Amino acid sequence: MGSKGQNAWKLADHPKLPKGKTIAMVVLDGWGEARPDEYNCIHVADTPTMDSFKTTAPEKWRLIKAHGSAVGLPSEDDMGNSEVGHNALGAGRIFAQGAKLVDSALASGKIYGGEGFKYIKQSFDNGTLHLIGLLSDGGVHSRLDQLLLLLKGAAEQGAKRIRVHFLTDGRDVLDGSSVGFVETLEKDLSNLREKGVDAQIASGGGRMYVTMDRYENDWNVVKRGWDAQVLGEAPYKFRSAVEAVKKLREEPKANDQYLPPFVIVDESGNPVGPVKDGDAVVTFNFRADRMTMLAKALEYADFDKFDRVRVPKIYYAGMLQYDGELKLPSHYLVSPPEIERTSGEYLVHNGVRTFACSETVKFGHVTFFWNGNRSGCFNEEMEEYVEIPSDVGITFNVQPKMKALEIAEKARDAILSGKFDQIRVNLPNGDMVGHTGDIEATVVACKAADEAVKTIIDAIEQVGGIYVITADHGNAEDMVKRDKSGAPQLDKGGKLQILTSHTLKPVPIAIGGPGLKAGTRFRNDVPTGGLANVAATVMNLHGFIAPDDYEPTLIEVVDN
Ligand SMILES: O=C(O)[C@H](O)COP(=O)(O)O
Ligand SMILES: [Mn+2]
Ligand SMILES: [Mn+2]
Repeated sequence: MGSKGQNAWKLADHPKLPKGKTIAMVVLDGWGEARPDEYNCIHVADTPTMDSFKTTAPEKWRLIKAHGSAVGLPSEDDMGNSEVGHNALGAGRIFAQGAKLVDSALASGKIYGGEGFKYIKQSFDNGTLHLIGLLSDGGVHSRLDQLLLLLKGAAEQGAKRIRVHFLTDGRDVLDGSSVGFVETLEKDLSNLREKGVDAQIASGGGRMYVTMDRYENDWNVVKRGWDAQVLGEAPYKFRSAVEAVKKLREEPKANDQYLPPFVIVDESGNPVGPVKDGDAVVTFNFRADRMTMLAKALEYADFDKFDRVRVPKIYYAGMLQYDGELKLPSHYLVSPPEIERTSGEYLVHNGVRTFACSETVKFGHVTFFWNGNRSGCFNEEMEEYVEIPSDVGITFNVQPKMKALEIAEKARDAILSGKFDQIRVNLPNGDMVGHTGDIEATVVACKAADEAVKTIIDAIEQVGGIYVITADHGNAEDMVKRDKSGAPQLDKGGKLQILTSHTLKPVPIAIGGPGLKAGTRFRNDVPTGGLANVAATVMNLHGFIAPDDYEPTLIEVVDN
């Protein structure tokens, strides 16, 4: 529990809305609203339940913003993502997020005066500085321009030997764009070499196959990265990283997300950058979920998830601290946003019993991100968090229904049990299958998510409850890159450019159910409402008024 006294947590009663209603809070991951054409998988799919919200009760359906400044990102060109989306949904306020905090720490130079940088600097005289992270301008987990500034800054601060271990993207950016990013990085590293810094790329691999697993779905992914980055061992060896990426895209014909791990070797065939005693390591992603596992491997003395073989004594810092509860990692270059007093914490203090569920790949979204990047429950007696194991070792276009049905059934059982006031789930399909770029599979995914929503609202119907259905950002509603006029873009070879990433689109929110008091509807005086307005809305539906500093509620109750 937080350190505030019990009274400070007490929420005022809502003057019109009753307490004690069972509320289903459903987040469809990657479900935005866009033009209805053949590349809009939600439109193409059979989604009668989601469609009915929009068409049958327009005063209980609206769109809300899910990208850019509405979720604390640096610019309106920044698409939304799960971290910032669920942070905003759960916290009810907009916090300057990692991307923005790192931008300002780099711009002001404050990053170099911080505790984290001073810590890694101890390696500069005799050791190597290793930078590990996602190489793209996607702005979801990391940004290339930030890496380049950090490289330059570290050299100015005295780093003499630098090794970069990159993960290729193709998920938050177009597939194939990795080659250009590696070329840009190589140019900057060669500038540093001209200035006398021994700076090189040391290893690489595709983010979904190497290093960037999340929520402990598959430790093999992290192990592959460890072997290449720390031990200097990988199935593929190259003299140049550009060559590595180009060749591996041809044979074994991997895409950017799934490139196999490789190491860069010198003329004698030795890896140029294994991690050794006395070196420093910085994981330069600002986003937590896909760095936490590696952070544990790098930091924990006691570690049994895979055989690390050799555990060098290093100075390790994260770009941010990734987990505030675990204090992981203990050293970091930039302080993370302090997302405190989240709606989940308020609600348990006010007697709301909560059930949260998703499958592994999104489990932390409705728990960890929802609760302000904090592991675990606030109160184990009042909360139950259930994780359904995700399939491992497949791309989700192969199983586009994922665990939607299982999640819906767990939610249904929790609703019918009468043990919970809030049942919160994330349905991953639109997002996880959307990221594969497989349009046909994404259509199947959207249908499965819609069916899951139906199961949940049927249960709400039975108990006289309320549902709130929304999404964290767009993805499945637009699967092609478009030009300014909105027309699909073709690549040089005349092929459609598939969009695997999220979008800038708004997302729907629908409220309803037999427990919704008559006269409850969306206000029309918050036209710019976004994800951060949802927490106050849900607090109202639980019978409370949100704290003053929360973004305003989206609903009002009019007397009939
Ligand atoms: O990590 C990922 O899978 C993508 O980069 C972003 O997707 P998410 O924000 O929906 O998790
Ligand atoms: Mn998401
Ligand atoms: Mn996503």
